[in-house]
Amino acid sequence: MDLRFHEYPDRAALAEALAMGVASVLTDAIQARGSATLAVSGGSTPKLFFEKLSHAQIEWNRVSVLLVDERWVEADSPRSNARLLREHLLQNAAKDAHFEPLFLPELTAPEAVEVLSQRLAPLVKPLDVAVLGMGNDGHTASFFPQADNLAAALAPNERGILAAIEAPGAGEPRMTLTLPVLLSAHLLALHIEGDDKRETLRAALAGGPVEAMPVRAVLNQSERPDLQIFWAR
Ligand SMILES: O=C1O[C@H](COP(=O)(O)O)[C@@H](O)[C@H](O)[C@H]1O
Repeated sequence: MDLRFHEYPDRAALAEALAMGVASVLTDAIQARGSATLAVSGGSTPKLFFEKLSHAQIEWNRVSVLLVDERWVEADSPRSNARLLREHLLQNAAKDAHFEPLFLPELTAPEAVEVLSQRLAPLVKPLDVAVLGMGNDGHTASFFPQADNLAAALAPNERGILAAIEAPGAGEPRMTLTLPVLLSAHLLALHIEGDDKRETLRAALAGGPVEAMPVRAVLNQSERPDLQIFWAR
């Protein structure tokens, strides 16, 4: 498997390199099509990357920003991935980007799948960039071990854009882009930091059921041997 592993001396160097790579793909997409779509993860890892990317001198008013996944919490909750984006990415030059949230306060996650899918349909397939994260339980996006709806979210021929997810380790209900949408990205990156995440990656690559470590659904794709892994201690 030709996974491309990029190791950096520190997290700032990683953030800079990833931001430059993402900005370059977005610029190419804007030149080719007049617009670009970027899907990014939440959690704690991407803050520095977001801050670097927010200063990139690109035509942000032509960029749609999506979340790879969202926690079903109010937009001002400290658990909200949208809040993380608003505070760390949609600032500086990137404040002109168009953000399409994955949360509707008046609906439950399963109720919102249809309406959010309609909103996202013009923006995905293909994505220009998808930056994934990974938890030490082996989840990526909101593909969690023991998730109720995992099979539908991962189904290779599933035409759905979104899946509502509940899982014991997820904390709250979730909304996630499906695997086929993520695999459509021109640049598909996995951003992980720390020795613990590297160990989790090793365990995932060593083989075993996807249900136990759903990140394997991304790592084991013969379709995407060009997955770029960004790591720093
Ligand atoms: O819950 C989530 O966790 C993962 C990993 O987050 P991190 O805090 O370990 O960086 C993240 O990729 C995902 O988007 C998020 O919803």
